[in-house]
Amino acid sequence: MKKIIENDINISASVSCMDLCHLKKDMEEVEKSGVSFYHFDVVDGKFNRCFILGEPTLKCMSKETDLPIEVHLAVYEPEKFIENYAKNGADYIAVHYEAVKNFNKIFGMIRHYGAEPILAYKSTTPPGEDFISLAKEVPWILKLTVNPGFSGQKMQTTAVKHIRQMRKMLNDADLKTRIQADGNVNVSTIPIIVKAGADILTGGTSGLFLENYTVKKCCSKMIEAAKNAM
Ligand SMILES: O=C(CO)[C@@H](O)[C@H](O)COP(=O)(O)O
Repeated sequence: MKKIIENDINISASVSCMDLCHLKKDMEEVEKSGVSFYHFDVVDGKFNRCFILGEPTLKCMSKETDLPIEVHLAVYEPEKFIENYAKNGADYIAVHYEAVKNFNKIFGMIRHYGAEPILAYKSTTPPGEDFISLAKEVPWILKLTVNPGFSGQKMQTTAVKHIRQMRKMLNDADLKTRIQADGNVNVSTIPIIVKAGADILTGGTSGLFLENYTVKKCCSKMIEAAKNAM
């Protein structure tokens, strides 16, 4: 599996926000921009009322890139999806706190198929009592800051509050687990979420893929805004 190169701040690119008619061309731009990995959204139509990306696209992308790919399974019953996504190129597989009953089993399954597990929380879900024990199992927590599956939403203040709580709980437990913020991440919202404790930032339509700007320019602006807030 491909691993991310860890920096103080890492930027990931949300694939669903790329130009899917010219994906290869957009990938070339992403790969010279400073982005550390791809964020690949999979929704089952029940977790939220949409379907976005699937295995054939992942398979094509993984053959064409040296960057790691995080597959975000915004699905119920993730056990039905893990094997296929891992075999088609997922390096990291994020499963939802709201959808997993047995974390040992699901994290074990992800590792068995050669990927690394990530724990995801919806924007409305606070960290529970098991947060620290689960955070020890993963390199980062994926915290949605909008509802899953749709671009162009406004960041939810509750989600920012949860990031702050998570970072405090991690600090109190002396854990360096990272926190990824996903949804409406841009130069205006970055100071707030970085101060709250996020250090992996997923760029989409509002932050990374902006008309009239290169991905490289947007990525540098995101990193600069984050560093100024640290
Ligand atoms: O698709 C989603 C939301 O689930 C994200 O992966 C993107 O990050 C959205 O980016 P913005 O359009 O909110 O900037």
